[in-house]
Amino acid sequence: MTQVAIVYHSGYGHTAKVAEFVQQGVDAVEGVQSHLISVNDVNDATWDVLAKADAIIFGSPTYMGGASADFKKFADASSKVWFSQGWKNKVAGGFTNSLSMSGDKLSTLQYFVTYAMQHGMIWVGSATPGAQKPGDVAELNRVGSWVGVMTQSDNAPADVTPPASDLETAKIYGSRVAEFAKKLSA
Ligand SMILES: Cc1cc2nc3c(=O)[nH]c(=O)nc-3n(C[C@H](O)[C@H](O)[C@H](O)COP(=O)(O)O)c2cc1C
Repeated sequence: MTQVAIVYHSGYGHTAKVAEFVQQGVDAVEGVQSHLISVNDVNDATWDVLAKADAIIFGSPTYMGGASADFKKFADASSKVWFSQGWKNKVAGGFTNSLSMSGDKLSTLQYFVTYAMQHGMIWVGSATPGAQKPGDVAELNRVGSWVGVMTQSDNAPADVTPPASDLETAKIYGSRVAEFAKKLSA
């Protein structure tokens, strides 16, 4: 069975919610097993899950124009894996959530791409068409991101934001990454 891990950080629950929808998308692909891992729960067992994964999807809120310190701590810890190129040729993807529509989320996704390339991974972007009326909260990919998934949450609890359209965009992306992982691991 193809294995897809989603490893994320979330300080206040919004990115965690997006991660859950990415997982739903992964789970929608037959023959694929998902693993949802918070960077705050990483231990020997989760490093082992990551070692065996066919794909790893990275998620972080955008804090101060980049990935959060907690995510970066995880990334730096993965340098042990880098020494043996343990993630080489795994499929990679990423998502980020923040308060502003832009909020410099692209910096976070571009960091994920660089991070994945350092590990010799194969990056999969989002293929969801951009919103035709970006002001319409119901449209998929309303933030307009193709490098990976960008979602936007208001300054409100995670049970009401980000909106359903962003969560669906994340779910579609989870399926897309899982499909690639499945093809490559066949
Ligand atoms: C330390 C910190 C820095 C932030 N920096 C940004 C930023 O650069 N751009 C932005 O749009 N929002 C920024 N925000 C808002 C968060 O991205 C937003 O609250 C997001 O929902 C947090 O996700 P989380 O609930 O998964 O932690 C920042 C929030 C914090 C706490």
